[in-house]
Amino acid sequence: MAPNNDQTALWPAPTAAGAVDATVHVPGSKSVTNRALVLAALASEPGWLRRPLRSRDTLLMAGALRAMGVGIEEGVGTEKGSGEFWRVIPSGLHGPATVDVGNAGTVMRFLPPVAALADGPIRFDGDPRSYERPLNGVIDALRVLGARIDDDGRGALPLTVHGGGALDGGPVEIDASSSSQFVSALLLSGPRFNMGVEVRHIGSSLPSMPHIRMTVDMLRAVGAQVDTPESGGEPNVWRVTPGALLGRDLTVEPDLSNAQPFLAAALVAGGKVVVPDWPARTTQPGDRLREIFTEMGGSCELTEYGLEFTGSGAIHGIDVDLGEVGELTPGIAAVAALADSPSTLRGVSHLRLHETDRLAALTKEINELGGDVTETADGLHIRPRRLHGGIFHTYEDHRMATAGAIIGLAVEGVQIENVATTAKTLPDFPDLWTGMLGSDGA
Ligand SMILES: O=C(O)C1=C[C@@H](OP(=O)(O)O)[C@@H](O)[C@H](O)C1
Ligand SMILES: C=C(OP(=O)(O)O)C(=O)O
Repeated sequence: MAPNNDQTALWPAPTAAGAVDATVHVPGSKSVTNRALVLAALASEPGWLRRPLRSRDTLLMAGALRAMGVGIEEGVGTEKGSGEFWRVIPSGLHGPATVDVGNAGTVMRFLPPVAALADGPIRFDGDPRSYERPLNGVIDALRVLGARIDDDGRGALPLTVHGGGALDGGPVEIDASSSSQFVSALLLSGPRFNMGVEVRHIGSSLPSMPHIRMTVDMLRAVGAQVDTPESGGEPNVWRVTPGALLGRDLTVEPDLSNAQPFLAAALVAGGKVVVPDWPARTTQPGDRLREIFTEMGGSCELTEYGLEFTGSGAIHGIDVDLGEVGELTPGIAAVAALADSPSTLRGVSHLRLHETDRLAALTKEINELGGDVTETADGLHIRPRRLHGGIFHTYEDHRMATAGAIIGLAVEGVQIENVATTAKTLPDFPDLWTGMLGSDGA
């Protein structure tokens, strides 16, 4: 599936005419949807996903699983508010097949272990950027666990996994300091390996721990037995016992990281944004926004209906380690550029290997609007300055586009290049954004 065609189109980011007052229904979580698809495909009985995210990353995941023989039927619930559902019908996994990963970290990392269980070769390819994103942790580990993989020796895409119908599994050491998705990938397919899997992270730091917790929670919810450091096991070791997985009926939570720009709008413009169905308990990293955006000047109330977030228009700088919640960095940087004091964002050197080098991209784009951002070894220093309009380039990175839109609320004349790149995880972004601001958007 090709990304959008016109990558140079400019979208005039609407400014906020006054305080916002909106309820924004945020579509489902990318991370939950793509884990749920993989687990349902590996189950021993059909399962349901309700309110799945329909975006480039999740459609690529569904397409890849279908190419390997999994049935995924789409429908719309008849009850009011029930929304879309996908019914996943597992089957034997078949090759030969070709998988387009686009630039989806979850697809490029979660599916090679699944492909190792198929009965033939599965070829993986993707966008040019996918060739640069690290995959060595998954490739090397799968080889140790018994898989045959042809790649060009760089530890990256493109590659072919020669599925042998089953995989030995067992213990493996990996360095997952460049992406937590290496750990999640091996755990998700682990119950289907003959000996299960024991993953030991031997690298320096491990980013995005909430996403690993999400993997563990979702595995347990479909009947897998998982031992973790938090459940009394060794530090940095996760163990999954072999066994059949159940087909479940799962309703996908709203994507809290994609709620970020809307909450940020209340911080920047003042006013109130309500996000219905914000879960009371969740492993999503976006839940940390309640604390981070409160420290930056807002206040929030979590009710049974959802999250009500209120801003006064005053924004304060923040000094924060975002290592656990790296995907929130672009949106926090955008808000920080509009604050009344400097910010230091730390613990996110691995963002240089995300959709784009996010530390370089944020520095360049905010500075080109008159800002004062410097890159550090593991993050950003942001000293707010009066910004002016200009083109905000997005590097085919959905979170760069939403970061630019946040700045555009307060700065006249910001034009977002290729806002359609938000389709990676939030295809409705421009409409949701102008809807939040009122029908004419300004
Ligand atoms: O497992 C997941 O769903 C994700 C894990 C994180 O990846 P990294 O650990 O590579 O940052 C996160 O940034 C990404 O958006 C989604
Ligand atoms: C890093 C991200 O995505 P991916 O799943 O492609 O790694 C992200 O969505 O911020």
